[in-house]
Parts: sequence; C-alpha cells; structure tokens
Amino acid sequence: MESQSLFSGYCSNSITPLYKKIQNRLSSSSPSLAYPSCFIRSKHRVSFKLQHFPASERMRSVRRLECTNSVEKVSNVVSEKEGSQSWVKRKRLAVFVSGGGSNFRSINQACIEGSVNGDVVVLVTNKHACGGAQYASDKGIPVILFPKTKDEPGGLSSDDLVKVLRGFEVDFILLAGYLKLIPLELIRAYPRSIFNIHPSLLPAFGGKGYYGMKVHKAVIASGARYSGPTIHFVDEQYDTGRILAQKVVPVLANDTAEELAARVLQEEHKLYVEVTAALCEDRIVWREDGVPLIRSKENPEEYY
Ligand SMILES: Nc1nc2c(c(=O)[nH]1)N[C@@H](CN(C=O)c1ccc(C(=O)N[C@@H](CCC(=O)O)C(=O)O)cc1)CN2
Ligand SMILES: NCC(=O)N[C@@H]1O[C@H](COP(=O)([O-])[O-])[C@@H](O)[C@H]1O
Repeated sequence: MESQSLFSGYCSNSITPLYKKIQNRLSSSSPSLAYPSCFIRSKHRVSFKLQHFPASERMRSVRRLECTNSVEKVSNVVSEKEGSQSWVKRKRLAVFVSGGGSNFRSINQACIEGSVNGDVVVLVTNKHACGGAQYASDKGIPVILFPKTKDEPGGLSSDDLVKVLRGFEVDFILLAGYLKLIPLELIRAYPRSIFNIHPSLLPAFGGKGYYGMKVHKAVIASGARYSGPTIHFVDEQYDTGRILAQKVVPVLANDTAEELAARVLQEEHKLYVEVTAALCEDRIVWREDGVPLIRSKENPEEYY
C-alpha cells in the first residue's frame, strides 16, 4: 500500500505512550482506525486515513509523535509562578484554523517565548493546504483534518475528533479563523473550554455569514465609528457565546475594508495572546450573573 510520511515533525525517540493512548481510544470503538494516521501529512496533503505502514515507517511515525510527546513531557512539567507557592499546570492547547493562521502563529510564538504557560499540541483544520496547516507542519505540530466532507474525505467525524483531542490531553480549544460550525459533541466534551476570536465588537456584525472581510465590509457600510476584536466562549450557534474580552479600534472615515481588517488583526494578535495567557494561568473567573472575567496578573484584586 502506498505509504505517506506520517506527522509533520521529526524526532528520533522510541515509542510514545501518547501514541498508544490515541490508538487505544480510536481502535477500541472504531476498529477501522486500528492504525490511525490521523496526523498524516505528506508534502501536499493533510488527511485522516486508515493506512498500513511498513514497520520502519510506523516506527518513524511513532518516533515523531514521541518527539511531540517528549516536548509535551517537558512542557507538562508544572511551571512555578514566580514569588508564589501556587503551581500552575502547563496547559495543552488545540488551535482550529481555516486560513493563514496569523493568530495561531502569534499564540504559538508566545508559548515558545514563555509569555503563555502552554503549548499548542495539535492543529485542527478543514482546509488541508491552508497556511496555518503548513506552518504547523513546519513546526512539527500534528495537523488533524476536521470535519469529513466530500472535499476533504480524509477528515474526522465529530466523535473521532473528541477521541483524538482526548488522546492529546487537550485542556483548551482556541478557534482562530476556523470557518465551520463546531458540533455539539465537541462543545459538550469541552465545557467552558472552547474559545473563538471574531473581528467585530459582538454582538454586532456576528452570526452566520459574518466572517473574514464580510465582517469589515458590513462595519464600514453601517457607518460604525468603532470596531475591534471579540474573544468569546463557543456555544452551539455562531458568535453567541459569553463575551470574555474585547478591544476597541477606530473606524476611519476613508477606511477600506482591507485597512480596517489590518488594524483589527493587529489588535487580535495582542488580545488573543493576552487572553490565552490568562487562560493558562487559571485567571478566568465567573461573576455570579454568569459573566466571565479575567483576573489581572499585576493586581489580583482587579478584574476586567
Ligand atoms: N458552534 C460554534 N461554531 C463556531 C463558532 C461559534 O461561535 N460557535 N464561531 C465560528 C467562527 N465564526 C465567527 O467568529 C464564524 C465562522 C464561519 C461563519 C459562517 O457563516 N460560515 C459559513 C461557511 C463558510 C465557509 O465554509 O467558507 C456557513 O456556515 O455558511 C460564521 C461565523 C467558528 N465555529
Ligand atoms: N467569524 C470568524 C472570523 O471572521 N475570524 C477571523 O478570521 C481571521 C483569521 O485570520 P488568521 O487566520 O490570520 O488568524 C481573523 O481576523 C479572525 O478574527
């Protein structure tokens, strides 16, 4: 059988328990997935397919996942907060993209530099050739295709996606330009743990049909004087989850949609890194009326 290179990174270690965990989760309920190649990446293709590999290929693929796992082993070492007794487990993040992935890159870079107490352990996309998937592959981050569609027959089902994310021991899911509806199975599997960034001040200019440049064009056409990114919890509908953070950006009289998009995107990158840092330091709290707040890092008595 044709063999494709598995995974997107490379390392030279031995078999990893994480791979076994994913394999067990999948093969127990879906025998057809006995040899998952869910993180397959060849040069031009990311897909989830059942494939049998020659031992050497399997060993190589397992070694690669082990590399991811060994990085995770290091990253799973709890990180001690400076000047405090409390220990905060380093969080494991899944990021979902459909396009270039600039927000994903900002978050991943912040994880690497240490300003976020977490690691992006898996990337999920519905577009196997998108820029975000390419960046992940180049960085050795496993890429998963979701959902299964006629255009992407190698994609995962919702149930299998939950199993694979559990296998990666994901703590939080961050949507960053992902353009498909997140299914109820995933929302129930990760309560209060799925976030999305939207390029307008919700609830304005949100919902089905409002994505990418369509949002900025609608903002300009409306005459609104302000726009900006919103980060919110994900619920069953598009853009209706509890708002967690926003940043106001001016809309100039002669703005084109592209100019406004660039101004908002610049703030998105900062806001998503700031919110992800708070998330990974357990600084999200819930007001008694159900509004989520972020506890200030500098002054723990302050919330915003
Ligand atoms: N269950 C949820 N899923 C998703 C949410 C959410 O809040 N709850 N947020 C979106 C992201 N998003 C806005 O932030 C968004 C993405 C896509 C659409 C949309 O209208 N999509 C089109 C299809 C577009 C395509 O396939 O190219 C559609 O559904 O017709 C609206 C808002 C991510 N998922
Ligand atoms: N409604 C969802 C939506 O429009 N999301 C928007 O897609 C862009 C993705 O950019 P990126 O791929 O460079 O991060 C971002 O501007 C994000 O707010």
